[in-house]
Amino acid sequence: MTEQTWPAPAKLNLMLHITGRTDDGYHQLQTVFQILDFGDQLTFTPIPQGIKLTCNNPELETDDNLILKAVEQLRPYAEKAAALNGQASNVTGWHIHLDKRLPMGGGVGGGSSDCATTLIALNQLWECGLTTEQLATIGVSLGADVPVFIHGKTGWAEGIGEQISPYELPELWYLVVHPDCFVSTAKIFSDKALTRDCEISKIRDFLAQGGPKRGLNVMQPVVLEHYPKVKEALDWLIQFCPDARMTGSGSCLFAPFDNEREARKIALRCKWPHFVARGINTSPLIS
Ligand SMILES: C[C@@](CO)(OP(=O)(O)O)[C@H](O)COP(=O)(O)OP(=O)(O)OC[C@H]1O[C@@H](n2ccc(N)nc2=O)[C@H](O)[C@@H]1O
Ligand SMILES: Nc1ncnc2c1ncn2[C@@H]1O[C@H](COP(=O)(O)OP(=O)(O)O)[C@@H](O)[C@H]1O
Repeated sequence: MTEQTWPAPAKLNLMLHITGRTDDGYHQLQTVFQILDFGDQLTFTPIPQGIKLTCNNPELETDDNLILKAVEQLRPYAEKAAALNGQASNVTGWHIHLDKRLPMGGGVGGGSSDCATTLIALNQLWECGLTTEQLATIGVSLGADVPVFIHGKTGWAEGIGEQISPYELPELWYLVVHPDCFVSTAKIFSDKALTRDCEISKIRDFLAQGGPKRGLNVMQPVVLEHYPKVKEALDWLIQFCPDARMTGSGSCLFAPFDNEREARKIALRCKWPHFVARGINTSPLIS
């Protein structure tokens, strides 16, 4: 086996409503996930045994990295597959290098996407034979956002974000701005001021209200209240695109454009870290 590089794309939440809570305190969401053609990259290189994780950001070389959590979840299936193939429990070792390109704590799902890519890649490399549904079930135990990256489709999501109905949206261009601050997802979900009683809606309501160009994110007012840096960046972006808004629990903001040229023109004037990406209906991970 030789070295292989796998993509871990970003996502945006084009809208995000909270309709209630589950018994274990998680929030029931209705959201539109938009997969982007930009993200992290994971390179898998065979080594005699074990797993070694390196990253261009050494802070991420820890046992808490979702990549290593994904490895641990898959290992029992790999050992079983190796035993069935007559290799005792001697599974191939892999050096995984994470090329971190996505902002962290930005609401673009980088950690979840790295986790999903690891599950899909090692399921193949270790010949575990798990189905997409089985991988998504393992994924949701590691993070509510992991399943959308396993399924790899833009679409409507409910439940805690794990029940996904693919839906083909116009593949617009997005300027994504990172106001250089980390927002804790758990902190925003636990804020008293968060609206948790949105009316149940359908994707047709989202489409009727302007589709990818418009959408309400109920987490946005809470984040703007606590993080002035996010508000400052949103105020700037709104001058060029009145429908600019926040993704997930922030801190990233995005503005949709019909073409790349428009998005890049505004990007040239942006003083915060940012990237321009195209919305795509199918993740490069599964296509
Ligand atoms: C808000 C969203 C929108 O896509 O994205 P991000 O801003 O994180 O990218 C997600 O729901 C985040 O998913 P993810 O980041 O995987 O969350 P988890 O690790 O499972 O949970 C982090 C924290 O958020 C809370 N949480 C998460 C999802 C959910 N539906 N309800 C919750 O209450 C959990 O209680 C936990 O304290
Ligand atoms: N592979 C990873 N990439 C990024 N963050 C990770 C990863 N594994 C674990 N984390 C942890 O997850 C948190 C943020 O996750 P991230 O996916 O960047 O945020 P968000 O879900 O807001 O986009 C950070 O606290 C970070 O330490």
